[in-house]
Amino acid sequence: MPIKIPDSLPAKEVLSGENIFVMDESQAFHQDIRPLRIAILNLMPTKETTETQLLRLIGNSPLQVDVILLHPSSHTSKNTSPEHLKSFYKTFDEISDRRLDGLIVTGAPVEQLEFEDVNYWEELKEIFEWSKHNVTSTMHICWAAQAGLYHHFGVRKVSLPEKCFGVFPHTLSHNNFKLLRGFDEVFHVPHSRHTDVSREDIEANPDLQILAESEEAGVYLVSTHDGRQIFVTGHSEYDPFSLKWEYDRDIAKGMDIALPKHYYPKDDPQRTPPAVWRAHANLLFANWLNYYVYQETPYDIGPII
Ligand SMILES: CC(=O)SCCNC(=O)CCNC(=O)[C@H](O)C(C)(C)COP(=O)(O)OP(=O)(O)OC[C@H]1O[C@@H](n2cnc3c(N)ncnc32)[C@H](O)[C@@H]1OP(=O)(O)O
Ligand SMILES: N[C@@H](CCO)C(=O)O
Repeated sequence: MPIKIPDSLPAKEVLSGENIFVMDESQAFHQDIRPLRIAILNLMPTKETTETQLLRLIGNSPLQVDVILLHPSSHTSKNTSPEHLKSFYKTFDEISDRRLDGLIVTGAPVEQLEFEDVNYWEELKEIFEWSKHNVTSTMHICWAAQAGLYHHFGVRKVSLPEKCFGVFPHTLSHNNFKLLRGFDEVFHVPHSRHTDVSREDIEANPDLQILAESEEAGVYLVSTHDGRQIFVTGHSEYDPFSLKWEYDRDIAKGMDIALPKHYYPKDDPQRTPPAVWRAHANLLFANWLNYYVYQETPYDIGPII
């Protein structure tokens, strides 16, 4: 939340120069408060796990948030029961006449397919188009970041010689962007994907800017200049044991998979991996909710869902 201080207090200039959010009294006086309306389009097969991970991060905020869970109607889920979807989820056609303050589109284990071979691709394209005019800010995670960058900006998805798998150090590529407020100069994020986004295509596009990256894992955070579309190529929302679970699963399947990098102490899979990305994950979501959703969204966004 912003700090409200008198315009003439010397600290105001110092803090503003440090990219700290300071609100003047007249702006604060005019702020109306209502619950935010955030939808999560959950494309993960492990829907219940992902719900919990994202809600944990969205919930760590002083703002009241009404959460709407969405699943693609054009895909029949193998791993999530119809009862769960019926009880807790809506589909896009049920909400498309409403507006949202924020939308999160999750990852999906389909990055080795062509976008056009993903069976909900047409529906996702429709949602992406709709989000441009009906959502204040959309955060795209992992495969959704690849899909969103491709759909909106023609950025190519590229195959990696080996899976990008582990917890990698990242640094900031931008000094003065609100999404990065309070970030450490080096922070860690899990990645787990077989493909990457083309840095060349992003750099060639004047509408996009790279905000953070990793020497080993590549581009991590990308945004449009107004922050209405944010692309996150890693999984800051992952639990401490998500990578272990994926690794054990693949070993059990007999796959030739390398250990997740920088994860197990001394690379020993018998030892407990420490979660070193929680603070970053909480700050990323808090900054997104505050600066790109709450501070930007209009007070009146129409009838409740
Ligand atoms: C790059 C990223 O975004 S990473 C994020 C994705 N990571 C994860 O989902 C990790 C957890 N997932 C898993 O471990 C596995 O997908 C499992 C264990 C749940 C299932 O694996 P398998 O049994 O080998 O594959 P299965 O045939 O069930 O398909 C898995 C999923 O792939 C997706 N999928 C596969 N083919 C298609 C397709 N043509 N179109 C759309 N989705 C597809 C679906 O989401 C499907 O699960 P769902 O129907 O429950 O949504
Ligand atoms: N995170 C995924 C890889 C991307 O599909 C997994 O290992 O299940």
